[in-house]
Amino acid sequence: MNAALAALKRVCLIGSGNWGSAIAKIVGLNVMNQPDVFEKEVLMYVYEEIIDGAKLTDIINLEHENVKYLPDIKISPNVIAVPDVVQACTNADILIFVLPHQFVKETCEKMASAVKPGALGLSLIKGFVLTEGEGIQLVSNIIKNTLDIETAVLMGANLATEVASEMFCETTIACHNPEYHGILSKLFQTPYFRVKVIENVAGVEACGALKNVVGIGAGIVDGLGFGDNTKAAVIRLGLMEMMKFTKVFLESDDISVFFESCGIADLVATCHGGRNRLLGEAVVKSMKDIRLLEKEILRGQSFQGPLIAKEIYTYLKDHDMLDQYPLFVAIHRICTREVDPRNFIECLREHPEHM
Ligand SMILES: NC(=O)C1=CN([C@@H]2O[C@H](COP(=O)(O)OP(=O)(O)OC[C@H]3O[C@@H](n4cnc5c(N)ncnc54)[C@H](O)[C@@H]3O)[C@@H](O)[C@H]2O)C=CC1
Ligand SMILES: O=C(CO)COP(=O)(O)O
Repeated sequence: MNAALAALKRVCLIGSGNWGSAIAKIVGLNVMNQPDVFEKEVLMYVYEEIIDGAKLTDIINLEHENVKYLPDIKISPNVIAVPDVVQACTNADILIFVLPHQFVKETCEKMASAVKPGALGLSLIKGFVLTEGEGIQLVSNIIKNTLDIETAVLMGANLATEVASEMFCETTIACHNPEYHGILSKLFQTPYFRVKVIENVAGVEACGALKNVVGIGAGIVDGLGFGDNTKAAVIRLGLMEMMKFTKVFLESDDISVFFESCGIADLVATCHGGRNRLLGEAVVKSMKDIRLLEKEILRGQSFQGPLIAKEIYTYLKDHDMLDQYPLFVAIHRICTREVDPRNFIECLREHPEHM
């Protein structure tokens, strides 16, 4: 039997931002409440920073709250914040990755010699990894190949602050190996966080990454002062581009994932309440660079959408397919300030789905 299924399972968290902290609350309580399945202590890797003169790790360990990324929400005391990613992952059987995707490769490289053989990875990261000369890759493949571990994913309509406030939602876990389905449900399910486990890892992950780009489009129509009908058009055309891209990129005809929480539900949630929607609105109302807007609006959290738009754009350009994805392309060019956001409606009006 492999490490992730043997004896008591030790769980660690790699990441502690807005979503990382919300998930720490769930995982911390679930491992405490199932002492026959999980080890009680959960180490959480925190990218160290100083807040009002104190280390964020010390604040979390004293106050059991991530005061910067998820204020006013208590995390159970068995979740221990550590600034060293190698310490966090050593001896862990289940490694939960929840970092902005631009940091995943370098973080995995630091962990590579310390990860237990046979451990299970689980990525909650919504994005792709773009490597010079290699194009885009799934984050789960980066984790799997760098650490030589099986890697599952968890994606869904899961705005972190709502989950942390225990408002009901659904989520989708995907794992190739059905032997792990039971333990992953035990680790994440709560009365307010309903888990469904399926097997299409790549499909679930693609949904999670792509919807962040469409979320920016929804924000642009809000910023332009258009209404719900226009936003619905962005959601529909965005979904069509997401499905088409997934089919080409993954060489898969399985569209069933789009009807799970990771698909249409996450798309709708992000287009109404996500940080990427906020960015879309801001790029219309201000001419500031998006990195400056990120600092001003999110104060340390990050917008993943602009990076993902660039990753997709690079893929489409390399494959000579830019003209087939006008929504993705326009959103990328609006984020880089090459295109005026006021031209966005034109791209909806002339979309190939209408021809
Ligand atoms: N916030 C949300 O509502 C949800 C987010 N997600 C996804 O979860 C992933 C993580 O996002 P959040 O937890 O929201 O993060 P966040 O955007 O709140 O915070 C950024 C995090 O990055 C860390 N960081 C900064 N520089 C770093 C470095 N060089 N190396 C490592 N870490 C560094 C910061 O310490 C902080 O923890 C993303 O892929 C996001 O799309 C998924 C579902 C919901
Ligand atoms: O992924 C999310 C909700 O499921 C969060 O989306 P944002 O990053 O746009 O806030």
